[in-house]
Amino acid sequence: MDSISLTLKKYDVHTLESVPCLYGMANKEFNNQVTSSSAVSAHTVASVIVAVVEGRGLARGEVGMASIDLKNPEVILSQFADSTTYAKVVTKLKILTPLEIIMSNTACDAGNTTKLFSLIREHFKNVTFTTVQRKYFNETKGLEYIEQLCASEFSTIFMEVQSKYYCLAAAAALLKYVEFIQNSVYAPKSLKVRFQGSEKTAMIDSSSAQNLELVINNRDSRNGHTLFGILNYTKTPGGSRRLRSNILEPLVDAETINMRLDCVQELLQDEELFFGLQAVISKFLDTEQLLSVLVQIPKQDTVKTAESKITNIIYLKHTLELVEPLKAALRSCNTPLLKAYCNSLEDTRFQIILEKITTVINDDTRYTKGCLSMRTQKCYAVKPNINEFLDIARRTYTEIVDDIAGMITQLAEKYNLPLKTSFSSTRGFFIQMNVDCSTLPNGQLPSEFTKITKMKNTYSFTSADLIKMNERCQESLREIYHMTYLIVCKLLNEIYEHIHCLYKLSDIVSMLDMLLSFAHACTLSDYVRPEFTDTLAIKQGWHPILEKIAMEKPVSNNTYLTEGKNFVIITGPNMSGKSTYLKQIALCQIMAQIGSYVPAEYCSFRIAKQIFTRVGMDDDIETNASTFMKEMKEITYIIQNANEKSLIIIDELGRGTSAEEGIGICYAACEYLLNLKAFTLFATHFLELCHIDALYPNVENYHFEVQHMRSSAGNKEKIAYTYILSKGCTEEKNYGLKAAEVSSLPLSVILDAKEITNHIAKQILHRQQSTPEMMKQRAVYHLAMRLVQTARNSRLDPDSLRIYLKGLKKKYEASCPVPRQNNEQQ
Ligand SMILES: Nc1ncnc2c1ncn2[C@@H]1O[C@H](COP(=O)(O)OP(=O)(O)OP(=O)(O)O)[C@@H](O)[C@H]1O
Repeated sequence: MDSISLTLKKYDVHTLESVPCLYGMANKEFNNQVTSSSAVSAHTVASVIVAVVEGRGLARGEVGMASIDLKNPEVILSQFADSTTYAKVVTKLKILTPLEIIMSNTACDAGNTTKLFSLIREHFKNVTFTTVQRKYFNETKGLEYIEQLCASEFSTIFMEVQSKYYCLAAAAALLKYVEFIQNSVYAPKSLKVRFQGSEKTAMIDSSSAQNLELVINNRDSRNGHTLFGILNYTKTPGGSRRLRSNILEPLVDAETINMRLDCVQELLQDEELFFGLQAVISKFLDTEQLLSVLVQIPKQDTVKTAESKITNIIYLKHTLELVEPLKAALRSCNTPLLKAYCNSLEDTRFQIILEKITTVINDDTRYTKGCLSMRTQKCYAVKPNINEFLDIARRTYTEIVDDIAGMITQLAEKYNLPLKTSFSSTRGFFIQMNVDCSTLPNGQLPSEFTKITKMKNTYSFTSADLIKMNERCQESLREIYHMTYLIVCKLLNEIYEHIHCLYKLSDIVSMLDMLLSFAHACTLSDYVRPEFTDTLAIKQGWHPILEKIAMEKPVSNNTYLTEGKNFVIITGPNMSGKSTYLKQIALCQIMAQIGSYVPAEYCSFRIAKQIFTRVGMDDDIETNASTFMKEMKEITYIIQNANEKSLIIIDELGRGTSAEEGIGICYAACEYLLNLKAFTLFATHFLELCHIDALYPNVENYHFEVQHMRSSAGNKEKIAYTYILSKGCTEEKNYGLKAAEVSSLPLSVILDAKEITNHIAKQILHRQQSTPEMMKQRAVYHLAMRLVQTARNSRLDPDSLRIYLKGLKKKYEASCPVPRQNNEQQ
């Protein structure tokens, strides 16, 4: 691949040592019966390579993507038309968390970069970027590649992608590149290829995913205070990867979600099924990773690749031996999905492969803890009498190992020291002694011992003879691995044609792992099964992450949005719980749409096709955007993309600019969104917005209640937060100052602030009352408000009331664009 501008780095999936995340992870999982945190880290190590290409000329904006996970032999293709902000590309890439992105060199020709190229670079600063010549983005080659490599059971993909030139072009560049850097080729008909349209999943843009802390906590990337963290009780890396991708792209098909929920319900009701399944699932290794190595044929044979293939065959045997126990655990289940999984496991290919393996591999060969015992397993994996030279080499190896043990025993007797034989993958065999050196003659070890290291009271060392014996041991091991490898390769050739049933198995295992994880989360907190209707109704819902952080159940609240009341304005003092409540609703919606139970007493959701949020007000230093510009970008994105199937969460829009302009922006944004049938929750400090309910019958006002208490000294008033949501707009005034009082702001600054606030308020009041124009405007406004009240009381027909009020509003706006001082208007 001559013209690839290479920074050649090899993501070695053939070797065990160089990529600890690949096999090391799996080993650890297996050995330690896997903790959820280890499963988390399984996906945090990036291993996805993505090729991106954009159409040219009239097709600009049409983007094709192809990705492959080095730990999972699945090629995902997608093609879509994107907006000028390329929000879809960025979101998709953020979900994939790539290790490397490949683009055409024409995207950055002679310093002229395309907008897509610049944007991707800007968003993915820590990701390796590689440009390849445009000719490698060749759709014909892409189709050829897919025809050649796609496993027959996924061949319906041809129908889907035949005319999707950009994703095919991206696939061509991707597969050529991956084979090149991996120094291997994919076995024919070995890959799973999938087209991922956006219609089957809900869209959550990357900044919403961040705002909601779905998989990354904004403050601390290590802790589990994310939605992923609270739901992740998975036992396998595949399960944890599946959970993560589901959270970022929830389902939109109620039938599929309900099928998952049926499973969770059955797991919760049948303890035996739950524990039985969990016990089997936790024994699985990273099946996708296993497949990934199995389908790659190294271009060069090295000791490492040989060793890796032997390990793989042991893993494969182990995995297939778990199929029967898994079937047995599922046999008694009743829900359609679990039954379907059980039937899928009836696939005869599992047995065929296992039988073929056991003709060559010893029955008692299995993965064991510790590198020496695993080395022994690999050494004796192949049955005796298959290759007599192998048998001889193994005898030699055993003799050397025995000699080493004997030599160390002799040394122990000679020096009268408690010497032990130890082994590590880096040192080979070495000697260890657990004794304080000061008790030795002269306080020193005998001069025969070299390379001495000390850890607490444990000495590790070797000797010249031991080094030589280690070399002999290595030599015979190399021979053994080489001969075993040849036998294993022959075996693999025989089983390749059946290997695709492993795709099915890895799918089943990861799905069961995720469903078990949901059930596990339910047992720790009182979640409830969601329903799917046209209404968003949550009875006594609470924030699932806050529950985990606070270690006690947060105050719960109700939520109710329907087509006729689809816009909720939430007000309340600082710290009263607005942001928490908004995020809680979005999190509950996502939990429901991935098939999880939800933290509430009862809940019903309208399936959301997109979830948008505008939360927080941090400057984005990376992209050099000010608070205000960031707000504007986010709200523009929502306005451009929201529709009647969206859930929109907006928290404190317009805080990045002056109050008047902020109110103006909020008002205009609300009016725009009010014309959509989306479910919108809008938290604000601009109390002027509360009056919008007079003009739009679909608006409902809610506020967070606070209580006022006198301090023990009796001279200071304190706010007590109830976190209880009630109907109507907040009555609280100057709560910013009250919040400042409880902060550590110096008293003198607070007193100054109070004085200045009073002064400004008086000035505004004076100005408003003094000019005739202002007095007129105020009179019109008061009249409007009174009319609204009268109309409401007399139960006028809502439509004619609305038309009448709109006219009135226009009149009012013409004379006074924005009501200035809320307190006055009230
Ligand atoms: N329902 C609840 N139950 C218990 N504690 C809560 C609840 N809601 C919020 N809190 C606590 O109150 C704190 C402040 O809440 P939150 O940030 O949601 O307030 P806010 O009204 O959005 O404030 P601001 O207007 O200043 O942004 C949270 O960090 C949380 O610890």
